Amino acid sequence: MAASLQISGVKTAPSHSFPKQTSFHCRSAFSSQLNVGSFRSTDSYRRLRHCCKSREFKVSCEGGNVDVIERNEVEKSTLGEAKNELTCVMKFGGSSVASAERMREVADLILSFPNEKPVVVLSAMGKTTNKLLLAGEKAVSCGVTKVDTIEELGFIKELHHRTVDELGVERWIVDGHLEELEQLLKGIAMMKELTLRTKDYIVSFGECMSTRIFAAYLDKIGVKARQYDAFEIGFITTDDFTNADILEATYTAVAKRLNDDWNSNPAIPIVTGFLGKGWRSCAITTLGRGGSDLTATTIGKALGLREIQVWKDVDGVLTCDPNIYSGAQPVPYLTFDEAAELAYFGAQVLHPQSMRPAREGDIPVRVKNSYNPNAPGTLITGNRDMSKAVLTSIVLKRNVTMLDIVSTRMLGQFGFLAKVFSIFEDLGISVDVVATSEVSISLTLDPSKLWSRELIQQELDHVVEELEKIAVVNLLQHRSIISLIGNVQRSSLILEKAFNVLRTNGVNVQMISQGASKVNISLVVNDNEAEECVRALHSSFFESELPGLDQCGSAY
Ligand SMILES: Nc1ncnc2c1ncn2[C@@H]1O[C@H](COP(=O)(O)OP(=O)(O)O)[C@@H](O)[C@H]1O
Ligand SMILES: N[C@@H](CC(=O)OP(=O)(O)O)C(=O)O
Repeated sequence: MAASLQISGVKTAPSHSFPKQTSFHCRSAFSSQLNVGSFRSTDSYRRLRHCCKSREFKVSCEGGNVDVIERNEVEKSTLGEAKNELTCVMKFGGSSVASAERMREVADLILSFPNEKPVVVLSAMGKTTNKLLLAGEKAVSCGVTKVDTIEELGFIKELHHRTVDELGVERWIVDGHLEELEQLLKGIAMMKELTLRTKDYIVSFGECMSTRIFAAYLDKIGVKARQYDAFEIGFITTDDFTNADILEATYTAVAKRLNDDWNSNPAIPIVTGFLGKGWRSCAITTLGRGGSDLTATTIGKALGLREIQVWKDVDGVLTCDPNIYSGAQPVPYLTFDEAAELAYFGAQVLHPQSMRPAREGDIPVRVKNSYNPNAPGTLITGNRDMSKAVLTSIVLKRNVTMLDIVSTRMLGQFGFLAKVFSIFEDLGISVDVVATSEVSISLTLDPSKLWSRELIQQELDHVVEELEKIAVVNLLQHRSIISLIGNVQRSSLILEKAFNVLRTNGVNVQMISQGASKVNISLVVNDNEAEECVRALHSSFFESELPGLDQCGSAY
């Protein structure tokens, strides 16, 4: 039976583009509502096509009109063509590929989705990145002749050899990299220095080896796979070693390379997470710790894929860090804004920048557990029903430095805030949380963002010295930011409950900021009280049976 479908919100559109922020609600003749969401600009057309494709509809945009046709109406040839496109990204973190057994399970997991044509993104095996960094640090002082005795080097060699042996693939797949790694460590030992650029080069061996092993294993079991080093296929970044940003040119370059290869000779792409190539230096860069999530979302946006899956060792994004409280519960739905805020304010589960490409491409991100694939996980999208949402998750960021800055001038002086922020801009320091009055300002400094390095005492002293030219400054260290991620429209309820808990626990909040964020209220407390506060808040918000406190809401 022919289906007539309507798209509300679209009248006519110029070929392959839609009005800004158009909402599409596709409805079939049988009235089964298909809620595709809202899309922007030219990318949107691809997204709409993908959403409909997965639900057995075809979309075309000819002569300014948008047509949605039920798939059984579509000629077979078009269907075949569409079915062959890459469909989603599946990213597996270090914990998911920590051993040969885990790699086998991950391969089975990928193959358990026969309808997917995934781009696979992998991190380094287990704790390899940490071991590589430690090996580099030890090489600085151990002397060239002692490099082969560095414990971490031995560990890395043994882990990768054991893995290839157990998977039954050839050792030469990793031997070249292991030899080069040892040479590099000898170079570091000779120079007695480890630059940020060299650190990025060292850690790149982890992802370069895990992807080669996995691709070889897939080939061995009869699944065509092709390994890619991200820095060779168009991941162009700034030259901020250890914390590089992805540049715009990446999207077209990566899409062209992966699509061209796929179209000419289909094989599952296995791409190194975390790595890029500096646009000036042409050297290997890294995207900051946990950066493989960002690699995955960048590929998702570049190819306009239907979904980005990030497979972890937890049942999704949880109501708080399970290392602080083991009773943390999975959060079923999040918006990109909530997830970004959560990651920025310290939840290790997602890379802080990783939501940006997904949001820009409007591509859903699913956080899943590779150890428990049947668990529903967390679905992150542009919108969700917030009408019942109160609190979604509690996040802790430790070891934060706070500054209380009081103007030495009188009330009514303009330009005070501008001067304060220009000092931070000049020193390249990023500010997290801010609360202001006309003559005073309290703020926290991001501990990891001073030209990509840790904020060190000497630099803090310099900030204070500069600020003291215009203000009285009080430097407060060993503070923590507790971020309450949720529906800030219900801030009175959240704050009432939170302060009740904190008062009962005798905790004094030193700063509070709701800021411009619509999803986050931040509280600053002493480091040594912070974990207990999180546990108490968790118990009050997520474990008490108050009516009307549906913390999670439902999907849009
Ligand atoms: N709110 C949170 N939700 C889920 N996991 C969290 C949260 N906060 C911290 N974590 C930690 O993040 C870990 C998963 O992130 P990560 O180690 O980067 O995964 P992967 O290496 O598999 O990509 C979990 O094992 C958990 O300990
Ligand atoms: N291996 C890198 C990149 C990464 O994203 O790892 P993971 O996915 O295991 O967090 C790191 O440890 O930072």
